Amino acid sequence: MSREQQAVALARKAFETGRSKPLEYRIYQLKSLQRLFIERQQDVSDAIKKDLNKSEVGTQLYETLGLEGEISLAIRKLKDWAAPRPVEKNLLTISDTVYIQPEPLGVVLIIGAWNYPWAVTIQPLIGAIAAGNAAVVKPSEVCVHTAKVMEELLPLYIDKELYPVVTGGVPETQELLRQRFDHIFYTGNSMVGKVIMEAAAKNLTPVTLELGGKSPCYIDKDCDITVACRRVAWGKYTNCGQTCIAPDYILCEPSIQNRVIEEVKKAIKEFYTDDPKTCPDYGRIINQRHFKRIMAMLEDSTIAVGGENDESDCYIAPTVLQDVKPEAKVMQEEIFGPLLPILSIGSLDEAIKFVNKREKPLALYVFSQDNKVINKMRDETSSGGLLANDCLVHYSVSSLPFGGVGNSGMGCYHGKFSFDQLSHLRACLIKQLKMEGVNSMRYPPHTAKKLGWARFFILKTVDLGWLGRMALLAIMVVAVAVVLATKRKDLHSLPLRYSSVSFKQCD
Ligand SMILES: NC(=O)c1ccc[n+]([C@@H]2O[C@H](COP(=O)([O-])OP(=O)(O)OC[C@H]3O[C@@H](n4cnc5c(N)ncnc54)[C@H](O)[C@@H]3O)[C@@H](O)[C@H]2O)c1
Ligand SMILES: CC(C)=CCC/C(C)=C/CC/C(C)=C/C=O
Repeated sequence: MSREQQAVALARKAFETGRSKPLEYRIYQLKSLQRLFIERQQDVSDAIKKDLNKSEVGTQLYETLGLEGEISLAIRKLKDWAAPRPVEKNLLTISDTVYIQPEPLGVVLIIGAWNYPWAVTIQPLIGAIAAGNAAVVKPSEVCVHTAKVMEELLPLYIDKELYPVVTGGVPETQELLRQRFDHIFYTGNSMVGKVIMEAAAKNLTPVTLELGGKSPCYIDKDCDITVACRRVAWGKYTNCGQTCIAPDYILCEPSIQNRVIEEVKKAIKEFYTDDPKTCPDYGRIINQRHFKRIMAMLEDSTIAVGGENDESDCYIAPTVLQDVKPEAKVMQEEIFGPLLPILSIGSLDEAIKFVNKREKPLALYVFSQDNKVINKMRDETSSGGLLANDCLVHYSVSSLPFGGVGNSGMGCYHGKFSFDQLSHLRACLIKQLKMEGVNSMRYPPHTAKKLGWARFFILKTVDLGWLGRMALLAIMVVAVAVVLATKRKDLHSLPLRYSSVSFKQCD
């Protein structure tokens, strides 16, 4: 048995004991995970510093703070999330108990990416634990130090059989993918996303794919360009551009291009000093392969700001590219580095066309003072998320679903969405063995009259007040009487249980 097979088998066996299901146990595990981020913050930060040159404060701000928030939320809300969810009923089921019961899926495989190695690996794990699953955690091998620390620390805090960590690269991940899971949660690039989905299809395993792509940023000429550019510069150069939702490129009218360049330049200086290379808040490209990939994108574009680089240190300065053509190298794939191309666009309509001609992005940014511009961009495009007048921060709102659409991914998570994504929402209808007369309308022999009653009972969903419900009760009694009369059943034993459910008009 391979190490990967063993981990999956162990997780499955632990899941089958049922111990991941009681809410107390889930909360206990979440609290232990919470402790990891309090007690071992230094180990977490030190490893990320070595992997990505992230500062200690940066690691807390962009990775662990969000995780702490998500854990606290899950602990606070778990009872509500896991409770049966009563649903609206039609007349036919008015006396039944109808609800959704979330239940664990089983064993989840979580495959993390390297750019925010804790955030994108542990956040799905929080959802998996909260939803009562077992989970095999596969951190990205690209963050060598972080993967090691995760492998060491997680078993010290949470149930190591239910939530084993498997480290390794492509062969190890592929071996994992040959195992059977009940859900696969993958974060990474779209090409590998397809590999994951293909492997999952063999067992009809559902997948969540948190992918990337080019997230456009439209800057309207009628907006506060200074503020817009500060926010865009923050969104772009945080983690050296290696953020899934970083604004990939700017679309703006030619008349404001020079101001945009000047304001981004000012923001770079303000955030990272005159020498970003020595600034503790400016990161590094993850490795030389990515360094070369990003540098190659510069070949056919004009540098307006930055461009300095040092391969031995994986350093690329915050860079702005001007008058970039749609055919330029930098526009052919997600940049995932600190290059900010500016493309001239004639109008908002043209910007919308530009966005719509390409794959659906993970995030779409629009900067404008005018709500009409924002609403038009929202209504005439599609993307995982839409953010007006800021960058990245939608990621930190637990009540918003985070995820892509089309090429940028499928499924979503954060907060309750993580819980739901990793639960089966089981449809439950609990009927009594009474009131058999009402069912006559659906039993053969079928007649037009019975169909008429069925239409009424199934389609009539009106929002009734108290009086309406009384009237409805009366109608039901009459209906039952009529149906029973044709089927000569005894009416006296009918206990019409009354439910206070509300109805919506649907016909
Ligand atoms: N939507 C999101 O939340 C989100 C978050 C972070 C990153 N991303 C996207 O991820 C991409 C960057 O990550 P990456 O893909 O370079 O990360 P990566 O290289 O760390 O790969 C991600 C995971 O896939 C595994 N993997 C790689 N190649 C594989 C293969 N051939 N078969 C099976 N498994 C394989 C790796 O072991 C790793 O665990 C960017 O496109 C970025 O936008 C998306
Ligand atoms: C600190 C605030 C307000 C927001 C955090 C924004 C941020 C940089 C999120 C990172 C998101 C993430 C894990 C992206 C994946 O690539």
